[in-house]
Amino acid sequence: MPLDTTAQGAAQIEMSHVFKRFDNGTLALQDMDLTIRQGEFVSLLGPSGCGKSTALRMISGLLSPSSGQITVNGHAPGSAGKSAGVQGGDVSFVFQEPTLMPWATVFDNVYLPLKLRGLSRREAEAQVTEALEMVGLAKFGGSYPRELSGGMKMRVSIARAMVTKPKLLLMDEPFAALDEMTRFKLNNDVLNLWRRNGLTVIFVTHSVFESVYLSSRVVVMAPRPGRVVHDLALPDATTRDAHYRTTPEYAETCRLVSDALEGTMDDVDLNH
Ligand SMILES: Nc1ncnc2c1ncn2[C@@H]1O[C@H](COP(=O)(O)OP(=O)(O)OP(=O)(O)O)[C@@H](O)[C@H]1O
Repeated sequence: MPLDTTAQGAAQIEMSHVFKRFDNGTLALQDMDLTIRQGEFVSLLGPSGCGKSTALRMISGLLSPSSGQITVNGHAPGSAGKSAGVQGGDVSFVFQEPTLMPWATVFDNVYLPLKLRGLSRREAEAQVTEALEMVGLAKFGGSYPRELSGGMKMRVSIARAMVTKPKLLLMDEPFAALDEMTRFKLNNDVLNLWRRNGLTVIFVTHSVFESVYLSSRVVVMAPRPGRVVHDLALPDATTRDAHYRTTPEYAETCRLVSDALEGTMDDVDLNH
């Protein structure tokens, strides 16, 4: 499948000859080149230890490369709004754990990034309400995290990421800890957010099925050292719905991506 980037927007993220070696000597990423254009939904797919999270953390500015260049919207990663923690201005990050403040209501959890930017509760109210509506939690603003299911907590975490209206959403295995039905539901929520808000999404996952369902492009990575081995453009992602999972096209694309992934497993030892 040739990668057709002509229909996409401007380059938003550029990684050029990026290497990351940790202090203990592990070469987590070797010579990674990646260009992501505005509006793409890109999954980073690969076995444990292939450097998916490392790549995402470098794009967010949480980690620096050992060598090579990364730019996000033409600037060094994380250079805008770094004080906002997980919410870096134009860029938001959703982790595997929802990381909510247990003592604060859902409203206050979602308000946090705006509070850190100096907005009063009153000034932030409309934006927080809109973000909660986006994820179907408008009625739960007064609830506490302990009163919510795992899927609802993750939706709060997504609302918190969306409240700053980011242009780029980075998601590190956000649904790995959830049951399959909740995961399917949240996959649809994320697809809808992506379509409606003109976002760019980079989504880290181990799951072939999830990557094919969500993405306009799947970047397959291999470990030791972590590197990109395939870059696959997928059929139109803008019209997918739950029915897509039952189509022959979905099955065929999963098979293609699975074959690409299997090639990376040849020398993986499972004690990793
Ligand atoms: N802070 C660190 N110090 C040393 N080594 C690290 C550190 N973080 C990650 N590594 C190593 O770098 C490699 C890539 O790790 P990374 O977490 O990016 O992989 P991954 O593909 O996201 O894995 P997983 O799917 O298991 O989360 C691994 O070998 C890991 O052990």
